[in-house]
Amino acid sequence: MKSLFVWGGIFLALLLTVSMFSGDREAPGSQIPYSDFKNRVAEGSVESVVLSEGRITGTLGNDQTFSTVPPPQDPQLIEQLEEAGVSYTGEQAEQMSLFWVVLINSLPFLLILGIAFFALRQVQKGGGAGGAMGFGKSKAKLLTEKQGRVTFEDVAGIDEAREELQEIVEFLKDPQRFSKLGGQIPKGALLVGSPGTGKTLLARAIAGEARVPFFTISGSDFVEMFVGVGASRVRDMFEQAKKNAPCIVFIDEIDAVGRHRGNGIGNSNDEREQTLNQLLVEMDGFEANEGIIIIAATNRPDVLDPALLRPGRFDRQVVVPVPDIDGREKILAVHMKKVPLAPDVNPRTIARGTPGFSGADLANLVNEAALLAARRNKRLVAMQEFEDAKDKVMMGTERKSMVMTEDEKKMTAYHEAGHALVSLNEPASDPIHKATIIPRGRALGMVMRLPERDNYSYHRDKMHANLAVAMGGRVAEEIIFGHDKVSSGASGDIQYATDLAKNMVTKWGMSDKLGPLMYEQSQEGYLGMGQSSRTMAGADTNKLIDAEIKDLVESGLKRATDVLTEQEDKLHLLAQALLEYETLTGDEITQLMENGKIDRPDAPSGPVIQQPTHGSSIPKAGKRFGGGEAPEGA
Ligand SMILES: Nc1ncnc2c1ncn2[C@@H]1O[C@H](COP(=O)(O)OP(=O)(O)OP(=O)(O)O)[C@@H](O)[C@H]1O
Ligand SMILES: [Zn+2]
Repeated sequence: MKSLFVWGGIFLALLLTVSMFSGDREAPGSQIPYSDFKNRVAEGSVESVVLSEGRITGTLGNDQTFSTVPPPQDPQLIEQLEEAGVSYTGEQAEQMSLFWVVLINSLPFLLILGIAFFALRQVQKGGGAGGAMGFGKSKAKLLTEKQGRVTFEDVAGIDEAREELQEIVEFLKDPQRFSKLGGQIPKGALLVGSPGTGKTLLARAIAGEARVPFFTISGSDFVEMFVGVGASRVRDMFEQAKKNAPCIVFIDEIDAVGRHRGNGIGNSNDEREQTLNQLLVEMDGFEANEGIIIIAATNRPDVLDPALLRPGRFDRQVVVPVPDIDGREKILAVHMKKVPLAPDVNPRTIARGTPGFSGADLANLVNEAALLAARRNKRLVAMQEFEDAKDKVMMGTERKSMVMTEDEKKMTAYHEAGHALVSLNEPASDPIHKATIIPRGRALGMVMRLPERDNYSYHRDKMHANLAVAMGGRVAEEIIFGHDKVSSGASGDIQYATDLAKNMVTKWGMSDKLGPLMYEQSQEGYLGMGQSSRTMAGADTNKLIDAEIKDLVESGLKRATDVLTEQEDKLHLLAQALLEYETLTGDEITQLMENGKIDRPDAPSGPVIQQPTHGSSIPKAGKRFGGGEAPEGA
């Protein structure tokens, strides 16, 4: 149970952090309306196009790309393109020959025939264990050292889990000796953790350390439509394991077979229950000193049948956590060994900027960075590549080619500047890592704040700061462009602020009027999944809760408004710098606020930014990580 709390806490922290990361400003695709396209052709801003079935893509004079959907017929198009001097290439669908038409139309039929034939053969071979490739044969894959030996060296940042499993390694190295000494030998261990945290890796490392064979199978491999097949696969798997003992059998996603029995509807469960029963029987059936260790992995221990967790089965549970900042640094180090690094690469900084990343995410990050370096014809992977790869992994690919109008860009710049400036003025806020108006994923821009360390709980002052920062974007839009011009781009900010305020009132006891009571209960809330619903609140209380939530968000709005009206000159300064540079680091923002300009070696001239007329002091301590983005375009 304790682990549930830990996971819940971690999840919550991630939620808070990650939700601030994700930009809210929604972007129009690079898709433009057909009429717009025609206008651009007429005004000569289109350079070249490719015409294909139902779609036209092309580039504009400034290298931006776009696509548009033409109407079924536009007889004037070619003429117009020629007139405007637009180069065009076409892909005309060829007339299909009759042979292909017939073949394609009969494909489904042939497919069904094939499947029926295959199934028949399998049934003839008998569903039980035995016959080569029979349905009942376990699909377990055997990995030996030929596939590469994994050791504890390859597993970083999860030392506690490693230590807990060390004993299993000792046992596998010499089962007899171990049992003579009277050691309590586990039969199975359950690794519990989110996807990508290294559960498979850890299990393989145990096998690698002990130099024993490693069988791997996924829980879903046992699940078949035909009753009895799963059970016979389980039998077969244990037979194989016994022949190869000492060895490790790794069952990934055990929840696919191990779900609580008898809470489903429909008979599709019969098969699963049989499979699970067989697994239980087999686990009871071998002696602990036979040298077989079953390691299973899941991220939903709460749904497992309690029978699986009883002594003599998976009685040992090992939590494999999402790595913290130090863990991330070590995992990065493991994977960075495989690529040539430039001297400027600082794993600590990367670790700081990747809260919530799993081991798999980090491995992916290093890989992406190496790919980027290769694409840029560099011999070494530098910090720049890691930064770009991080942004890519975190937020989807940068879309520089997206067509954003000047107005949208300006709106975005002020929106982001609003978030950033409020963040600077809230002492409890994390430091700004960077602010950008380059669109990525679905966000038009964003302000990222970096916690100095991983946060697993937040204080009230930080929550109030976050509410104000979230409102900063919308407030800035309103101050600069007026009440009627504010955009829908703040919807992500509003959602974030509302959720935060709601949790403060209904879960975290942070409303003085409502007191420290739990008004909201999560159902099946493991890892924060599942819904929550209000409990124990009568109609009056409900009204009060809603009013408190509104008050909290509005107090954030007021704090943001106060800061931004008072420091409007700084808002202009920051927004102009964003328009000029598109991305500013936290240091550059501080510099800008203090000196009114930015020193950038690669900038041709200093930015054309006027000195602020008066300077209000910006607290240097606590800043942080911020929210959102700007207005929705198009
Ligand atoms: N602690 C770690 N140290 C080093 N590398 C790691 C770590 N965790 C994950 N990785 C990297 O991520 C990859 C995927 O991890 P792995 O498959 O073990 O995760 P998992 O927890 O089994 O995920 P899933 O639940 O999705 O199966 C590994 O092959 C490894 O490259
Ligand atoms: Zn925003």
